[in-house]
Amino acid sequence: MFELRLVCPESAVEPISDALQALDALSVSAEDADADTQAEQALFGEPGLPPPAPGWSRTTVVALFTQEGAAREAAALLAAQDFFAGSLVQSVAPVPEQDWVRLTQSQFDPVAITPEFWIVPSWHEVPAAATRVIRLDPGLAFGTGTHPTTRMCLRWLAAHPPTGQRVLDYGCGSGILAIGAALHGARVVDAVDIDPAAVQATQANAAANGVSIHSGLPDAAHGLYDTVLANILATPLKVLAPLLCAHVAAGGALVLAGILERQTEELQQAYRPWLALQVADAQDGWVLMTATRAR
Ligand SMILES: C[S@@+](CC[C@H](N)C(=O)[O-])C[C@H]1O[C@@H](n2cnc3c(N)ncnc32)[C@H](O)[C@@H]1O
Repeated sequence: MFELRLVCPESAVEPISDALQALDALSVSAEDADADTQAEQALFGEPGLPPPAPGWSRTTVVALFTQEGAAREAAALLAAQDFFAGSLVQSVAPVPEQDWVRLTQSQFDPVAITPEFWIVPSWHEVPAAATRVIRLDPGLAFGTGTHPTTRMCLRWLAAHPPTGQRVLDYGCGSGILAIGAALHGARVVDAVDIDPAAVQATQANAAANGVSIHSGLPDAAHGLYDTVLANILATPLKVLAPLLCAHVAAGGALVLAGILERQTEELQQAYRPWLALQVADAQDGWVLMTATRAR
């Protein structure tokens, strides 16, 4: 594993991060370069990098690559871009495998959804209070339970256990919601995603949790479901409105996440021809919206 480290003005973080992802970085993270005195001292006087002007904060961007050549190529390509002006590549260096594993693991602690319902990475002991546990390790697919949108969906499932139900997880990522539904007694769980890697991750994670889930590409969703969960983003959720609503059985529930507070009304409007969405939960600027189909 190789780490490309650069420092840039805050305004360049987004285009640089987007470019690094397009250049196949495994991960991209950003931190305030001037929050750390050592970093400040190390950078001071470095050629090519002006000292920060008042009110102009610098950011350290760190990208991980599997190959050194890819990291160096990304550095060279970035340096040729207009948006890279005022930025500086600091280093391309190997990351010791041990440290990388520890670093990744240290970022994923057990997450409590309710006092009894937890998400616990495989390298952690299960907390004594946990009686219902999803074992999940960070992988390529989204959904480790650390994001508020995922947590709100799981909280909703714990409060409305789908015992004996047919459940659809639309946009399953790691399969975390599908597994949560199965652990809360769902009879049938279908989990679909446009990303084949997510479909595979869901299969593997379901097996690791000892639950049965049918995962596939979106056309694997068929018929009516008592609960339809979709944690995607507002724009695809609006496009998917007729399709998702068509899958909700009489008396069934639609549960949507990935919606920012300010997008509440546009979602209500998009779903109004079929179902009346209401805000059911909110966390860190995100909302959970739900609707029930009349019997
Ligand atoms: C934010 S992740 C949610 C993952 C997981 N369900 C959770 O709650 O943590 C959204 C997932 O939806 C998938 N997705 C995005 N657009 C989609 C679409 N039009 N149809 C199906 N899946 C989609 C993405 O590939 C991604 O895995």
